[in-house]
Amino acid sequence: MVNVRDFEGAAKAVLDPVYYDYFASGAQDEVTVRANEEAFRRLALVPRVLRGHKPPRLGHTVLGSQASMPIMVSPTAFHRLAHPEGERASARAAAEAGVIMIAAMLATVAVEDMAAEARKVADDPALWFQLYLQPDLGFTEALVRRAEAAGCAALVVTVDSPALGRNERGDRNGFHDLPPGIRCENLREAGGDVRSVVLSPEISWRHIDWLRGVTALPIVLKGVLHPADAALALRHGVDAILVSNHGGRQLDGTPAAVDRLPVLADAVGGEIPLLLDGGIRRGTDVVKALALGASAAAIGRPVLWGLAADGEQGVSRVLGLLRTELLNALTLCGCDSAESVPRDLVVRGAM
Ligand SMILES: Cc1cc2nc3c(=O)[nH]c(=O)nc-3n(C[C@H](O)[C@H](O)[C@H](O)COP(=O)(O)O)c2cc1C
Ligand SMILES: CCCCCCC(=O)C(=O)O
Repeated sequence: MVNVRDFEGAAKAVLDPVYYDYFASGAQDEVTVRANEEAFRRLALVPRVLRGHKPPRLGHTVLGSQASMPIMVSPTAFHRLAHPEGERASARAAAEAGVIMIAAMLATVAVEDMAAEARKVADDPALWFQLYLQPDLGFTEALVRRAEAAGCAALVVTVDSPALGRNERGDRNGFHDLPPGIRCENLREAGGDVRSVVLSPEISWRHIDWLRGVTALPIVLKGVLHPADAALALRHGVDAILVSNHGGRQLDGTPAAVDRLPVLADAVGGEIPLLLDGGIRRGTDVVKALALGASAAAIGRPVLWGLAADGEQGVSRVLGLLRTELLNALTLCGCDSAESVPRDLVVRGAM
């Protein structure tokens, strides 16, 4: 396996087809799933030459979290469907690689256990926590306290989910519940019962203000695509935006995430960092995202493919492959650092 796509093939070969479909699929016609990857192919890189620099530096810091490269792990639910160790293995692999991992609220391993696993392999792992704001604010606050106590360094609030996207592969497969023994451990209550997550259209900016008032952690909004929402995020004291269409799993027909970067970069005017996910499969994709204004790019499915193919080792291999590709791409582009990728490296419509 020499690239991320090979890992998808290996994962498909070993996964229960119902779970493969859950991971791979998107909403309805999956137009946006395809658009995310195709958009990167339509962006071309115009390298500079004779730059005379040392191998590019990949290290970077976002919201106070130090990372060995500007590739993050996006939150994805239900890792134990991919591998018995689930998020324990992914958390170790991410920490070992020195990358920021965003733990999903719907993880099948509790955030405390993910943090403990990460600390087995790194002194100061960079773990963030993803939150679906629940209408039960008491429960939401309790989750925030758990994430804080576990050492999470930022809260990533997913705002593209006022309802669940319509997943037709899931409907055809009759996949509506987790198998026995696998549960969303962050939703377990003191008595042992596990709550159901609520995705509510009533969540609003008022809830972001509320969250700002109950935690000192940086707040990242995940799933912003409209510049007016980016401007509102600034007004509401949000610390960063993760530009994302949820890997095409929520509203089908939204634009490719990377195509929204320029307009969102204009909207925030450098006041807060932009992160990006959706369709990143190559080191060159990361370079394109950085050139268009992202501080870092994040991956969702590639981690699941690595995990399914070979547990912790598989995730490590996926992260390692992307690191090698990123280093190679930056060198070939004539860049000496991942933090200084110029805008004019990317042109549109060349392919
Ligand atoms: C199987 C799966 C589960 C996901 N679960 C969540 C989740 O629980 N919370 C969330 O904010 N995003 C979730 N996402 C979206 C990812 O965080 C991310 O936005 C997306 O996967 C990026 O696209 P990529 O898979 O092409 O890298 C999920 C994505 C997948 C594929
Ligand atoms: C009501 C269950 C919601 C699962 C959503 C997980 C997710 O964000 C995704 O699959 O995408």
